Amino acid sequence: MNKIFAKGHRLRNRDRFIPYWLASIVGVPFLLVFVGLCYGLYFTLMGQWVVMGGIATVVLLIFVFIVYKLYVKALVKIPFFLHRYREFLLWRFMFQNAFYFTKQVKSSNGTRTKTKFPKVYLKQEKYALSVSFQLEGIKFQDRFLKIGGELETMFSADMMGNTDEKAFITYHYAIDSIRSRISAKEVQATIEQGVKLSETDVWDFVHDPHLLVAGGIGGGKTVFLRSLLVGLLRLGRVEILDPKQADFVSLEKLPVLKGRVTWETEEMGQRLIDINSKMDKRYELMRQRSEERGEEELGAFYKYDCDPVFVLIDEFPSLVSALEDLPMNSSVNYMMVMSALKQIILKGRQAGFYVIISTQNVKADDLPSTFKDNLMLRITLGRVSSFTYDTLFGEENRNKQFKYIEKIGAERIFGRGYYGVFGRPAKEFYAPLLPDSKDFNFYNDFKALERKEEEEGQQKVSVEKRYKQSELLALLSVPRSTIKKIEELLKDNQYQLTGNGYSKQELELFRKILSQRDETGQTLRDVVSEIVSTVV
Ligand SMILES: Nc1ncnc2c1ncn2[C@@H]1O[C@H](COP(=O)(O)OP(=O)(O)OP(=O)(O)O)[C@@H](O)[C@H]1O
Repeated sequence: MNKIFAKGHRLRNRDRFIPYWLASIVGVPFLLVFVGLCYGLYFTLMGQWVVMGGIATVVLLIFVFIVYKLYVKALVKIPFFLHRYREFLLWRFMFQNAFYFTKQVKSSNGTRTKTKFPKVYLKQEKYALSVSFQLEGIKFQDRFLKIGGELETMFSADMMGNTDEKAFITYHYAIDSIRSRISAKEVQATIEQGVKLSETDVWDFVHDPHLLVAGGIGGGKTVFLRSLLVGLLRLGRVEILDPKQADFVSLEKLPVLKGRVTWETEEMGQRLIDINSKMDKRYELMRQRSEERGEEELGAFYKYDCDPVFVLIDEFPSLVSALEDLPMNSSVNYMMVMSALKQIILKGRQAGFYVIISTQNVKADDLPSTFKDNLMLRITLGRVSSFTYDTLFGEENRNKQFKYIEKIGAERIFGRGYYGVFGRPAKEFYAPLLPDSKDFNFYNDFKALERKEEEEGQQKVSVEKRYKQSELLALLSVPRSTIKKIEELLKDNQYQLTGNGYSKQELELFRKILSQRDETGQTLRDVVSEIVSTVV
């Protein structure tokens, strides 16, 4: 059953009637009321045909107007109507582009032309739709291989790629981003899943480290960055650099951010240098913990009980120009600071150090290319220049139509833009919605949060060293068969080894057994049974 519906609705020529029957669904109740009304009028105004005709015409016009308005609203608001209407749009597109075959068929009144469409399927889900086109050498095959962009415009959707299956090509689209919008209160961050930015968009910072946000004036950058903090402050440590001394300075008073918001140029520079050294220290700590566990390879920060650290730099170009203007005798200089930031960006992923850079429009020399190539998630908000779109979303999205939408109906839209991971298709994005100020305010939300301390201040988790079998063999200088024999004897004597390597205590037990055997000349069986009876 699932297989039959896997590709979705199959396009048929009868889809041309969809608007008519959708309109009928809305219109029939009104029609019934109208008929009832005429019936009533007929009996009450018997013979006064002009009055009756006048009333009926006015009522009819009002009903037609109401039906039209309800129909248009239903197409936007009711998923059933919207889905059917998209099926009609696809039919119209195929029809107008003459993507159909015709056949003469015999009928009772001679011959008639029958229209038949190739196999085309439309599958609609809550936030995604896909359209599959038959290939198999049919005459439209070449067009179908390039049709994705046209459908993107037609469905007001964002093409997210295509898949080739046997005999079909399927285009995938993201739709209805506005419906996936969440409230700023709902932004959550976890290491496993990332930061939830909407029902469909999650910043998986562990795999796509660092974030670049570009926004036009009043586009909603500050609200977005503060919404991010709702999740980030609960998960890890956050350091904020606010060179414009604008939107984040006041947060310094909060316990969770005390001493972690800087705005003086030298202090900001020094902070980045310090963060870079803290990252190096963390690598040392991780290596030490990794060695204690006998791991062959160093894992990611979260395996060693470390919290992520997020470094938020608001209005990055302001920081750069302030650093460039520092006098010669300053304690830091542009080169030192940029090199520290570069290190954090390049090496931060494994250690759990992530940079969030915000800027207005990106200009040619705003961002060094090392930064651009390594800030994996990019988001724009509000009105930005085409150069900004090009820089952020790159070659992959060169043909995409980026739009600025100021209003939907009479409602002004805030926090709308685009979202894309480097090298992948960008899509429309709605930043978390700022809740009503009576309900929620960032300052109060952050006020109650627990402060995450640095690992130097945390109690080190002691990890017991475990020995691999090869290490055990080398330390005891015995063959594998001897160890195996001892293990069997221990088992016979109900002594349980912990497994997954050997603990220090187990190493000592093996050592004791072997030395007693060598000293007394007893068999292993006797030694093991004697020692186990004293240990247990
Ligand atoms: N996500 C949102 N939800 C609801 N309203 C928003 C949202 N984002 C922005 N706004 C509205 O737009 C106003 C301006 O937003 P914001 O201060 O975030 O813009 P900005 O991009 O930081 O501007 P600037 O660059 O000038 O500082 C906010 O005060 C708020 O009223």
